[in-house]
Amino acid sequence: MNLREKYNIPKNAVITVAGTVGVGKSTITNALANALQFRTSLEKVDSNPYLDKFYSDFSRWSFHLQIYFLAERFKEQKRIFEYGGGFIQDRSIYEDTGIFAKMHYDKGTMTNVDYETYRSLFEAMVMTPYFPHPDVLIYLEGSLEDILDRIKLRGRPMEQQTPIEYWQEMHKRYEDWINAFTFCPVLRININEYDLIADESSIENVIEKVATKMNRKVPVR
Ligand SMILES: Nc1ncnc2c1ncn2[C@@H]1O[C@H](COP(=O)(O)OP(=O)(O)O)[C@@H](O)[C@H]1O
Ligand SMILES: Nc1ncnc2c1ncn2[C@H]1C[C@H](O)[C@@H](COP(=O)(O)O)O1
Repeated sequence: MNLREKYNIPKNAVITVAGTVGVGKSTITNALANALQFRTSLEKVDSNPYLDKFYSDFSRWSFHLQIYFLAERFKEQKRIFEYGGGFIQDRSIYEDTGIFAKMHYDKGTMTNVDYETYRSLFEAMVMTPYFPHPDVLIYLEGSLEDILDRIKLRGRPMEQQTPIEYWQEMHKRYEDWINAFTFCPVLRININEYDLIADESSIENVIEKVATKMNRKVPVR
């Protein structure tokens, strides 16, 4: 019996992983997909034509980047729908607007007109009754220090040259954002509660929490 069957997770479930840059979304997405035999929907960083440019000049590229991410995530959403679920998704579409676009607008690196255009597109595409929300959103949280260490460890050049204040601001905004989030059930997990690098089997504990959040019957251990 695999872990999906053991914990009674439906074959068509969609589980989304949210959290700030470097917190460990991709790592847990791959581990969950592997353990549950689900497909992944990963953020593609290397093929993103705007990301590098954006980090060198936020004001010039923030609108282009948001439109690009919106299109990419919407295409992924369609792919998930076409397969009939059974996916772990690395980052939610809600973070694009709730964290990134808003932060750049508030900080003056996205103009008012661009922000309004982006938001109206986002709302027309996403905020409709036809847009399926995930069954559970796993929110990864950790201290700013631990997250900065992970960004450093991963070593993407564009993120290394970004001032710490950017990550600090994002960290704070994530906390406020998740406290107000209501689109689907949220499972909050602190990154100190599991360590997939030292112990791959710690994913079972995460799956048990997901099952409980989804009101599935969990086996007595
Ligand atoms: N549980 C963990 N313990 C230690 N390091 C981790 C853990 N999960 C992820 N990392 C490391 O942290 C860095 C960022 O992880 P990643 O999954 O790419 O984050 P994200 O997708 O949220 O940006 C990577 O170097 C990764 O190997
Ligand atoms: N919507 C976004 N706006 C700006 N930057 C974004 C957005 N979504 C992701 N990013 C950036 C942040 C990171 O540098 C990379 C990948 O994100 P990660 O959290 O490491 O998976 O893209």
